[in-house]
Amino acid sequence: MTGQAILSARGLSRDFRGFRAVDAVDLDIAPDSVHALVGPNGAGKTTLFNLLTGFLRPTAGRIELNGRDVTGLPPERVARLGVARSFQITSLFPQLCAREHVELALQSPSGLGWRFWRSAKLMSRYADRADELLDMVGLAELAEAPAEALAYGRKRALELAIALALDPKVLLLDEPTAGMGLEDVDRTVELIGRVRAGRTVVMVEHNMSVVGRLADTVTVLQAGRVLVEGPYQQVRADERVITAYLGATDAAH
Ligand SMILES: Nc1ncnc2c1ncn2[C@@H]1O[C@H](COP(=O)(O)OP(=O)(O)OP(=O)(O)O)[C@@H](O)[C@H]1O
Repeated sequence: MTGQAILSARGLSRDFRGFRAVDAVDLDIAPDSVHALVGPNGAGKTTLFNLLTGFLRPTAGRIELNGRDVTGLPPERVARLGVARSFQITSLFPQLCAREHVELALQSPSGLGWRFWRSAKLMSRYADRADELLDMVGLAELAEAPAEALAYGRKRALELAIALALDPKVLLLDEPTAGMGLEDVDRTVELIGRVRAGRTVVMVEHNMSVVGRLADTVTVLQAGRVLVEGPYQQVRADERVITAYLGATDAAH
């Protein structure tokens, strides 16, 4: 199985002062799939995400990217190998416009850690690609808008454009629709449906409708362990999942 996976984990664990937040997780992410990580609050989803992207070092276990051991590599190395995660809004610069954010991401070899400001001439090299990416995420009209003027959903779209600037093979999205109204949720689902072409998407997502519409495979975590894994329809009908997470009402539909 590991041979077929683009990203895989074996026995992955992470302790926080004796508390095991991620507990011997085995995971295989199939290439070109959308793979959702779900589970109740505190299940270990974010910790697992941080482990897979190098933001946290595992206490035990192994992570492979395309069969290569990447366990313990720092985030910028993992990013350079083709694994990018969407940035959180807090990392946007309020006064820089949308295009400048994407230009900065394009000129940074890892996409992480903003480098010093390059000359305007050099940056303009990236303007065309930046505009393409902004167009892809529906921000073409807002390229000149300062980040602080963007509505919440548009900020999240900008984060996605920044992550896409790396042209990652594996794109990790942390709750891409969190805090969004219905219209933005629909827009984001449509957007993820488009950007998944030619790449693998791993997402932590609480909204089961979003998971159902996008995910090929769903892994349910509970108390740091994999509870169930499979296609959405199968997972949502699983008694263990209903008990742990979905709730009887949702399962009845
Ligand atoms: N830096 C940390 N120090 C101590 N405990 C932590 C740390 N990070 C996470 N934890 C604990 O590990 C467990 C898993 O947390 P994690 O954030 O990974 O869960 P989650 O599934 O992402 O939850 P949520 O859906 O609420 O975001 C929780 O009990 C949390 O309190």
